[in-house]
Amino acid sequence: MRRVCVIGAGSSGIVAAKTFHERGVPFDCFEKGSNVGGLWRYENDSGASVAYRSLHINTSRAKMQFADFPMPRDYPDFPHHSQIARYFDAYVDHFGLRDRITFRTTVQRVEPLADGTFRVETTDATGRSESRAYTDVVVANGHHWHPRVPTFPGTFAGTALHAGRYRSPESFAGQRVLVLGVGNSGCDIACEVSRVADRTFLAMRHGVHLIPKYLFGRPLDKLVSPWMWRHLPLRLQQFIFGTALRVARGKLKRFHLPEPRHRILEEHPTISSDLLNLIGHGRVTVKPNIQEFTGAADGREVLFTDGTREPVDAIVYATGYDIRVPFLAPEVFEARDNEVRLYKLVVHPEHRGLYFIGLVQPWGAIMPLAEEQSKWVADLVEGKCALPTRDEMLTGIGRDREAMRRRYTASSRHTIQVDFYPYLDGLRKERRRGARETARAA
Ligand SMILES: NC(=O)C1=CN([C@@H]2O[C@H](COP(=O)(O)OP(=O)(O)OC[C@H]3O[C@@H](n4cnc5c(N)ncnc54)[C@H](OP(=O)(O)O)[C@@H]3O)[C@@H](O)[C@H]2O)C=CC1
Ligand SMILES: CCCCCC(C)=O
Repeated sequence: MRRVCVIGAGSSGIVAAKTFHERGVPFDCFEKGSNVGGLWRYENDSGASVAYRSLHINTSRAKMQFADFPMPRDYPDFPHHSQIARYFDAYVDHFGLRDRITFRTTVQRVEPLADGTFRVETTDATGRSESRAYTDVVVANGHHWHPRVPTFPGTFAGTALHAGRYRSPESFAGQRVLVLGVGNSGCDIACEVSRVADRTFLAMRHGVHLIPKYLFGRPLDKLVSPWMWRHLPLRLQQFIFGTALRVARGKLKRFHLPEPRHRILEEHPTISSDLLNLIGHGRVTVKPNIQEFTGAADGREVLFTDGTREPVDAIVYATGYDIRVPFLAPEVFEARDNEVRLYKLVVHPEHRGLYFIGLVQPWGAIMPLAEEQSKWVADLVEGKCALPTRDEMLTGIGRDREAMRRRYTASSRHTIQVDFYPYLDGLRKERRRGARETARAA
């Protein structure tokens, strides 16, 4: 008899739990915090939310919702985090999942045993520990919570925080603020802070193809058709998208932004409709990377790689997140430099029964991908679908990693990158292949 442990009740954990629930597969779901929604629950008492007060998702409503539970029609194209958390609340209530989730319970350790099962140790809110046995474990603990903070020579005497701790701009009013990193957090935070700060600097170690939320009046992810993603050769996609962007937005150097050294679609998208305006208004000043903290200006001077210097009161490191699974021993799973070795970014090739949901970063939203991953994992747990051999999985992992390396710029933010539709299709194909193999063997 199989019994599954789902770890986490964020957007990925709840869709995994829902899939087991509707299939009648026995499972427990443990959530550290007192509610569902993970990152999308502002100030989540799990400590795992890095959402800032003004956060709106940058993938559109239609593309992020679960297939069998549409978002309310009165939601805007790009919902606020509070609306997204409400949607996840409604989802668990609609599918009768709330009672199936054990809240305020932290998974401390998952240990694979010699007989192929797993021992899972938990601690509840009263500090009481328990140990249970499971045939399968589904890890859905999120990958945007452990800050990645770079170091530079010298010491900075001002305020320094990672973007994951940033909530709102008030405390930066009248200050000189430096935001480092030109991902989505860096752009959002620099824009927001610049409205109250004395000066705002946005520093980056390379240029990005800054993409507006709307192109030609349509949310970007609704403009690019699934057919194009699936069937057009990459170079043609790059030509069409790059041309559309140049026409709609103009050249980046016009805004003192460095032109990227890579082609469009070769990086995780940085989406902002505000940044160019705020540079144009003189509210945000673009800088290259930090070189060192010189110690001048009462320990607040920053020397940049182009030789310019600025005294700043605060630095926000919007430098991304490390993938961490603290309840697995490093010999079971470790993401050094964010590299993961999972078949289709889901299945652990060495430990049968150990799965990861939502450990992907798409051009597009994670939720529908987590939904399809959950269906595949449920098929595997139910014995409806066979996996390739260990060696075949390792070969597949190597092949996918190599394709990702060729496609995306070298960065620890591009280790779990997928293209939404091709990845979705790949999961479906794998489910069909595994089901055929199971049927043949029966
Ligand atoms: N509105 C929304 O929906 C939002 C979504 N997000 C999502 O959350 C995830 C995390 O985004 P984010 O927090 O922006 O992190 P990212 O990892 O996406 O971006 C980090 C940025 O910091 C730079 N960086 C990292 N290390 C250094 C360093 N040592 N020196 C200089 N620069 C450095 C990276 O450059 P390099 O590329 O060279 O590594 C990159 O520009 C993404 O999936 C993003 O799309 C985030 C915010 C808002
Ligand atoms: C602040 C980080 C928000 C991350 C939102 C995603 C994962 O799309």
